[in-house]
Amino acid sequence: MKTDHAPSSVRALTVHAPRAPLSGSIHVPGDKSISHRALMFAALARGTTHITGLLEGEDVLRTADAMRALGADIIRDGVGEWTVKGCGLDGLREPDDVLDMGNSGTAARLLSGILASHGFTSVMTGDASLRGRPMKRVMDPLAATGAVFLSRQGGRLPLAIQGNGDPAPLSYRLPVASAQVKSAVLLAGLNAAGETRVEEPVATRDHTENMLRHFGATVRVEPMGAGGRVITLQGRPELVAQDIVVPGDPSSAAFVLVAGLLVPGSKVVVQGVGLNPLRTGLFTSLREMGADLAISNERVEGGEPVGDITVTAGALHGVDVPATRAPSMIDEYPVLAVAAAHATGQSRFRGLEELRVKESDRLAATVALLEANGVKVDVVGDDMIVHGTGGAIPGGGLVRTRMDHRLAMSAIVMGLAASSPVSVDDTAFIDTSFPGFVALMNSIGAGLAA
Ligand SMILES: O=C(O)C1=C[C@@H](OP(=O)(O)O)[C@@H](O)[C@H](O)C1
Ligand SMILES: C=C(OP(=O)(O)O)C(=O)O
Repeated sequence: MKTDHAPSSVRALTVHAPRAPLSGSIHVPGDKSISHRALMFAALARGTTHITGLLEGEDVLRTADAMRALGADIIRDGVGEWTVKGCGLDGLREPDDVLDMGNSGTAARLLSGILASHGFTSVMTGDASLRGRPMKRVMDPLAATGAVFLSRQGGRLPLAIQGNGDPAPLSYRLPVASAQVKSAVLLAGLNAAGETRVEEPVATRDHTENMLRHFGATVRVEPMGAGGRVITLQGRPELVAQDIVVPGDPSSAAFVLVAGLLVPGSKVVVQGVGLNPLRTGLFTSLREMGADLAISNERVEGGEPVGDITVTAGALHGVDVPATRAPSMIDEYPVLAVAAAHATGQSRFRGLEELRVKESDRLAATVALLEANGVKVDVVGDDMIVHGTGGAIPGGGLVRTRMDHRLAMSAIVMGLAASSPVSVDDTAFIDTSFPGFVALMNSIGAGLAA
């Protein structure tokens, strides 16, 4: 399945510190995790779902294409406004071509749970980044439902899946803290007779559980140990179409907020940001560094807590981020490292092993981003130690973004706060999660070359 949702040409950028503070009040695009799930659950439900605020990034457009190929009728009505006519739980059909999930781990891993639990055969692939990422973490539990997987060596895409339309319900303890693996198991459990049970030793983002309930499934969540959870899903529910309002993505807001903290004199408001407590570890960490982040207008929209965040620039100091916080800020470490580089004193981020299997090896890539720009950084085991420059990041480096949107945006934020310009080899992959990022930053005064 060839689509046009892929960065087609390289977009290099050189970032200079702006002459004036950043200021303004903006919205960031819709939450990526919730947008993928909205399309998938709407396609599995009976009836018509209207989605408002859907992220129209390339990753989510891949999910839309895949659900269409499986039989759902998905229409874009306007900016962020989408209508999905679902097929019902047993109504998906065999896709007649390879499903290309582009750059998106979430799309590939969640979809594998759906494909494994339907009685047809499908093949999934992705771009060079996604083809390098581990799929065994979903293949292993899903194989126990009776599905058969054939992958490249090491459990890499392309992946052929012979699904089982009468899957066995799983009882599975997550060996890695991954909301994607949890969600794949729960999605397969939808078609299984009986109860599917997932134990997670550390709680991960719970958008799947929330949305399952929203569509009418019975889901029980109980605490387990120190910070863990047990999730139980009753199989074969009647999923009924529901309207969905997608909040602004806190992982996207992160870049705007850190830029606002680091560019002297700045004051920026980001409106309508999702504040699900399993996503807000970055805000906790920034506050521990002394950041002035004020939350106002807190409300619940579409079942998720939302608020407006006002950031005021100011000096930061080093922080020690515990490993237990990692799942609630897993995608935010590259930009937190930029904040730590600007801070006074040393920061330590603990337990970052999962960063090695993202769109790039983000541990190595973040180290390279800092070192190329004159910041000292050490890796000790799975911990990263950043030696802060006290507001004087030298800059002047060339950053290789390795098909990784978060690195590209982190490099841009670093350039806005560095003494010499920062060059970024390719910003095109930003479109996977944050289309319009450069224009939005320019609307608050970043002065990036368009
Ligand atoms: O479930 C999700 O929507 C996501 C879970 C996280 O991945 P892992 O489950 O691999 O930690 C995160 O990094 C990704 O951006 C989105
Ligand atoms: C890791 C990420 O996404 P995914 O796993 O969906 O590719 C991310 O957006 O930072």
